[in-house]
Amino acid sequence: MIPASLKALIDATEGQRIVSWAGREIWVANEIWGQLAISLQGAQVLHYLPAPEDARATGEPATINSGVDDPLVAGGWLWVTPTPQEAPGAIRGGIPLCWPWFASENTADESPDRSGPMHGPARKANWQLDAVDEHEEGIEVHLSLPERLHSQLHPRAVVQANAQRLHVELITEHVGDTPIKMTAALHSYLAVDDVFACRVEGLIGARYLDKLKDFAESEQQGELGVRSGVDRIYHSNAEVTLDDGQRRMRVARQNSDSVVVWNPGDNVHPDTPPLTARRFLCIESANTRLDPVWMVPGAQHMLGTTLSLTND
Ligand SMILES: O=P(O)(O)OC[C@H]1O[C@@H](O)[C@H](O)[C@@H](O)[C@@H]1O
Repeated sequence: MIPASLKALIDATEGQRIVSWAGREIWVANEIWGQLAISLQGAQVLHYLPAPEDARATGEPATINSGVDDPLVAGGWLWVTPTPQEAPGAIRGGIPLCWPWFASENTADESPDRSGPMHGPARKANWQLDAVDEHEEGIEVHLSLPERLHSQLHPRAVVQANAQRLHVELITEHVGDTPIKMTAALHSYLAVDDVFACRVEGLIGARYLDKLKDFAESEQQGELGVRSGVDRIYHSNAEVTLDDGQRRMRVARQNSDSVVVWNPGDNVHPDTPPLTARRFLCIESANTRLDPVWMVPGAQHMLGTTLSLTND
């Protein structure tokens, strides 16, 4: 579910190209296996639609009138706001990379007072496209940061897509000489029919911190039914399944013992038309205060997520 203006650019692409959208450079692919779009600002996947299109996306994509000039079109597994902030603000939607810290858990921040930006600086930075490896069934895209955002940690991203799944890796290398405590997240905005009819399966018995209750700790009883705004960090490495009544999406995570489930409910941000906020649920593969990563000199850490559909 992405803005009609972005979808039109992708649909008009044969093969791959870089387009300009919302003041950013977006790498897009429209191939036999499906569609993929990645903003070079943030190395942020904005769109993934495998071919053949899933049942909901057959025929003309449905249009959701969000009350703004640029409506959202259904089809695709990710949600992107139709009213993004101007660059260098971050684009809300797709899969932002939160690095080298999640939220304000900025233990890796090098400023004396650890006052760095929410979710770290990587999502606003301009990344570069290093390589695109094509094969018959799909594609693998490599991106890195030309500028240094941290004196000792260096990130790169790998995005793999084919007709069955989307896989994103955020790889951090420690190139310095002192240990650093890092957190991070792949902040996936998953497109849903109605967030308040969603069920997230796989978390029964997991402990979680409820950010809406001042980080109070609880245990998940039964499957999680989202019926209002939610902002929780679950301490779990389990694969979860998002059921929005229309499709079931499996969210697998690699090297992540924290899964963040977030939707703002009525507390929407200025860059999100209120009605459109009901069309996403964030399920984030993360390393948070519950499972920070101690990076030692020479170490490499890969945080990953894999999205696929399931009938189970
Ligand atoms: O508005 P931002 O900076 O993109 O953050 C969005 C949300 O991101 C989630 O990961 C956090 O758990 C929320 O607390 C936060 O509100």
